[in-house]
Amino acid sequence: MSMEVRKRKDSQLQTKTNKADSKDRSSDEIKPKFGPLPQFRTQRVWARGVMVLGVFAVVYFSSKSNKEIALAKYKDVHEYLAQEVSCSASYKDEVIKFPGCLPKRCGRLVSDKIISASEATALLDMAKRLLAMGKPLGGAAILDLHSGAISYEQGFVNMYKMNEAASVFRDSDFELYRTVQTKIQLAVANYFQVERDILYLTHPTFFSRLTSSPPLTIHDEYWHTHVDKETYEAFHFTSLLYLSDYGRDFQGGRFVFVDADKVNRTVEPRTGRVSMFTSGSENTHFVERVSAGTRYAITVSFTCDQKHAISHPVIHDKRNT
Ligand SMILES: O=C(O)CCC(=O)C(=O)O
Ligand SMILES: [Fe+2]
Repeated sequence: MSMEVRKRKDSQLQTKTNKADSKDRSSDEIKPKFGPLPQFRTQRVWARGVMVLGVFAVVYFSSKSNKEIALAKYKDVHEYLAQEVSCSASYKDEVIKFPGCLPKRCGRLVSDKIISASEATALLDMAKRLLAMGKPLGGAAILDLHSGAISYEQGFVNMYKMNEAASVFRDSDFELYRTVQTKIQLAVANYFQVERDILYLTHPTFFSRLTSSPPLTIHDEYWHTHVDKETYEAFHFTSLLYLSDYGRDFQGGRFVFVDADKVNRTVEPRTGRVSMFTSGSENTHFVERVSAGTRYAITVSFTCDQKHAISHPVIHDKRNT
């Protein structure tokens, strides 16, 4: 090869190598997709500040939400699960107006042994049969055997005035309802140590059926935290009889006591389970929204105020009203 040819080749090789080098260098440089990144000198300080704020936010919000404890789980069968809570001052001020009404204790009692399994099954059958006469728009339907009110479209109608009433009701429904209410009344008198004769059934005492359908009227919003004595003026003692099972027949729908010690204590409904409590602010509570299935229950309420007493419903009276 002549000197001239070698020089040309060398220079060609050099040019190629230079090209390759510049290509490599450009691929090493990271080009930000959206232009140059801002360079804060205080970037680290900012990052730390944001982290500290995040930790504060987590601590703040978790300290605001109550801790949760299961008072009565679905799977456990309780004969007598009691929890005493100090009576609120306003509750005491209210009940002392009625001789013999001040309970020995305030608080709650859950028992799976007051109502028999066959009574609960028969009541559930009755609840399903009678509530089928209603036409609720949202997820909550009620049926009050005392007044005859049943959820119907935007409000309520008197079911005793409905054409199908005579064929739907059975005499045994009223006997069963009375027997069960009397058993609950005795249990309330026993646990709270008040005379049975001064515990009157009061309004509203009703069957309820809850589903996950979206609320359409104010009556559908059963999940708000409340005090029964404030919602229903005449209440002194509240009791609930559950007719279906949490986690099997429905999801959600647990009963929750919101306590002053920042603990939410839950009662999981179970067929035949009775939960009773003093109706003052010592027993502030709510019912969780039902997320699936159907939840049946009966609310049986008592007052010591005779002027708010209601009598046991009797089928023959009701058909004539
Ligand atoms: O159904 C329940 O578990 C409770 C309902 C309730 O809180 C009420 O009727 O005041
Ligand atoms: Fe309530």
